[in-house]
Amino acid sequence: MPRFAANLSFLFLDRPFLERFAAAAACGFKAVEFHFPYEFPPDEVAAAAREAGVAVVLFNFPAGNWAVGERGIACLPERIAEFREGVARAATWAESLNCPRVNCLAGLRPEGITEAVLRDTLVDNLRFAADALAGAGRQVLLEPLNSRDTPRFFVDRTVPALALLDAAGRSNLFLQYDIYHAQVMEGDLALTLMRNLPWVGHIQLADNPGRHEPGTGEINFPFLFRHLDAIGYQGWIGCEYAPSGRSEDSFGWLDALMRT
Ligand SMILES: O=C(O)[C@@H](O)C(=O)CO
Ligand SMILES: [Mg+2]
Repeated sequence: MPRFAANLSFLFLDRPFLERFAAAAACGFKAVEFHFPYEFPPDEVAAAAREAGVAVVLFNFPAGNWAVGERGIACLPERIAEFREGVARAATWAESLNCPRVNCLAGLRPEGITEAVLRDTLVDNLRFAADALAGAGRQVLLEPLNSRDTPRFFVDRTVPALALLDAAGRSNLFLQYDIYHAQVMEGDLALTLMRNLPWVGHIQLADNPGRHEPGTGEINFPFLFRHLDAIGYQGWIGCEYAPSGRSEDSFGWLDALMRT
């Protein structure tokens, strides 16, 4: 049976961020993940998780100005210093939260910079981040995002992401496999997961179309969960979906899974 974490950047949005930890615990979650904790002091975020009795299993490195459409800066040569300052910030929060992994978002492909420069910048930044977090035993993840929802995103498929991770050459670098993005871009979910399991550091889920909870779209999640057990996936699965109604009412798929 996979282990599921509530994504607090998608779920329980009807309450302030620091109250979402308790909301997730009240729905039975033992772990949470989120995009960016940086607007809150690390000790306040840690206290919210501790008081709710949930582990923090993932968050993202700072990813530029999200409000204006930036989706990561790791491939941008003119933002290397900013990315690396962000790695240090993330390391501080990861220490306070005892979080074992941090996700890197590559960024949007700008005009006028060659693929080779973007690629080399990202590989160097991945290597830097991995080295920065290795001492604490933490993983750095690279997540492909689908380029239908995020046009020009630099890493939108599994195979190129794995090539970048391999080029960076660090044992604490892993793939963040988001089932929703993978379904949009390439499908073939079960075989891709089986063939690349050693690279998979974290999984996230949402159904397609709509990015809602399992059971609202085309993906056969009961089969996928059995498949993940069969191939020996031991990590977490982040519930990173926009609930079709209230968050609390969106876990019927999980209740059904627990009854099998
Ligand atoms: O899939 C996503 O959108 C998230 O995992 C993320 O971190 C970027 O928004
Ligand atoms: Mg994701």
